[in-house]
Amino acid sequence: MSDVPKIELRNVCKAFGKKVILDNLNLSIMAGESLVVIGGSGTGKSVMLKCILGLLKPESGQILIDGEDITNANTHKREQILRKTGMLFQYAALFDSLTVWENVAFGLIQAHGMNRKDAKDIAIQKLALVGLGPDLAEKHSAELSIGMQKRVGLARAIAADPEIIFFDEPTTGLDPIMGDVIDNLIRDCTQDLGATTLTISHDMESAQKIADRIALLYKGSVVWAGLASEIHTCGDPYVEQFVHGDVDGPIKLDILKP
Ligand SMILES: Nc1ncnc2c1ncn2[C@@H]1O[C@H](COP(=O)(O)OP(=O)(O)OP(=O)(O)O)[C@@H](O)[C@H]1O
Repeated sequence: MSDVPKIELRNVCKAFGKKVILDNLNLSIMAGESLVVIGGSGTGKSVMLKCILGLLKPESGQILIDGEDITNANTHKREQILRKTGMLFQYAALFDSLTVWENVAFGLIQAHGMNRKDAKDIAIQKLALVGLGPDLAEKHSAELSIGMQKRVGLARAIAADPEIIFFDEPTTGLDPIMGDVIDNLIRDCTQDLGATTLTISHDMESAQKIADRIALLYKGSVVWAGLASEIHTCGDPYVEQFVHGDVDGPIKLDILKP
């Protein structure tokens, strides 16, 4: 197995004006690994993901995919990289005007240039993997429950058999049972593909189900990273505070006292 990380962030810094959001962030994810980045609101999780996706540009540091520095990649290079990736957005982000299968097949047709018939066949296979039958394929996404929309979003994320999948808060807005169903689907689908996954989440239970490793982000840096199985025994004060949701501890909330 290659020892080059699939995704690597080296000393990534990102600020908006004087406000530093990512502060020398270092993170590595090996091929086939599932890493979940947890952390409180405003700690920079989404900004980190946007930097990796090329939607934001870091002031300094490097972002590497398969050992290749993509920090300053041009549009053509970025499109090439994005073709290797899939993404499940926080609220599934389906197109209301398209049918379920067209949503799943969107990237296959638009980014991979596949014809509609082949793309539809693949979309129906991927829908089956997330437990949705072909009868649903012709419905519009607005007709589906939130849990079903998440499944469709997952089918879309895996449609092109990506090497890397990003999950943004995959269980937010779901009840605990549907959250569990989605966590299991994420684990099974990504393991079957052998994909490398990066998930951002607040949800500790979900993180433990889908992660091989967990990294805790605080003020734009990783303050702890380790195996998901170690999270309750590591004794790290940041982790303990986050896991137990304590107000007291090294993590300070940025709220003004009345
Ligand atoms: N485009 C932007 N311009 C200015 N500030 C921004 C911008 N995007 C994010 N921020 C700020 O960066 C900080 C980190 O935001 P980010 O969305 O990464 O947090 P997060 O960890 O994902 O939080 P949450 O879990 O609540 O989504 C916040 O203070 C946010 O206001």
